[in-house]
Amino acid sequence: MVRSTHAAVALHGVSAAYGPTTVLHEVCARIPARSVTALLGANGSGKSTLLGVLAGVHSPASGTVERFHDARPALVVQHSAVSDALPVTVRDTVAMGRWAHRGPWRRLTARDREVVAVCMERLGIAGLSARPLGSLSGGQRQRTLLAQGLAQRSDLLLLDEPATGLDAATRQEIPEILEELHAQGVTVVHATHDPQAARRAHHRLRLTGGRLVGEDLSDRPAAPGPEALA
Ligand SMILES: Nc1ncnc2c1ncn2[C@@H]1O[C@H](COP(=O)(O)OP(=O)(O)OP(=O)(O)O)[C@@H](O)[C@H]1O
Repeated sequence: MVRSTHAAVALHGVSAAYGPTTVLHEVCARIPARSVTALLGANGSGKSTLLGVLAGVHSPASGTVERFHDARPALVVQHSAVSDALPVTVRDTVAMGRWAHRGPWRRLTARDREVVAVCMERLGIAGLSARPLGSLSGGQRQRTLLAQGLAQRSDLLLLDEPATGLDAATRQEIPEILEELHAQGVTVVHATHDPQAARRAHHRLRLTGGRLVGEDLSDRPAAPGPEALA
């Protein structure tokens, strides 16, 4: 793999806050285009907030975000961030991923339905498509949100701890999915506590207390097998 020298997003001295409390402090970083970036750091270090800034849903208190990607970013939040009470099925939830293309509540085209079906199949939830989201287990819900993210077909996919709550077999599939997206030219940023997932990324950003304290950009291991992760 040849790493990209282009940025998909560049952060210039970005700080972010909740009310009066600043939780990200003057972060300067480039997210390399068409690469996989892992966001690392302890609980509360600012990973989700940084993903929100990259997604454009959390406005910086100061600093600037320079964008070079084409589509609206796709943000996949943690399943615990989604209410049980939403009266939507799995298929509806994945179909929301098409709203960026179609607008909310508009009829899905045949192409939209095809993308939704492919994404549900990819995440192994086609059999759950008519189930209410609130009736699913945490792992099933996480898979549904991942399918929704994939359905957006964005060139910038932001994932907040995508493996949380997944069983071992499904967790194994996450790197494969990221690999496929990378091969398709998608820029991926994922927050993770998993050292293996971090090693498999091309680029790592480490946060401590809302500050960027480490960064490394390296070529991906040649093989995806366990020997490449040792
Ligand atoms: N909605 C909110 N209102 C106020 N403070 C918040 C809010 N969300 C997060 N915070 C605070 O912002 C800081 C950064 O939180 P953030 O969720 O970005 O960290 P994180 O690295 O993603 O954590 P985790 O690994 O637990 O998901 C923490 O101190 C957290 O308590």
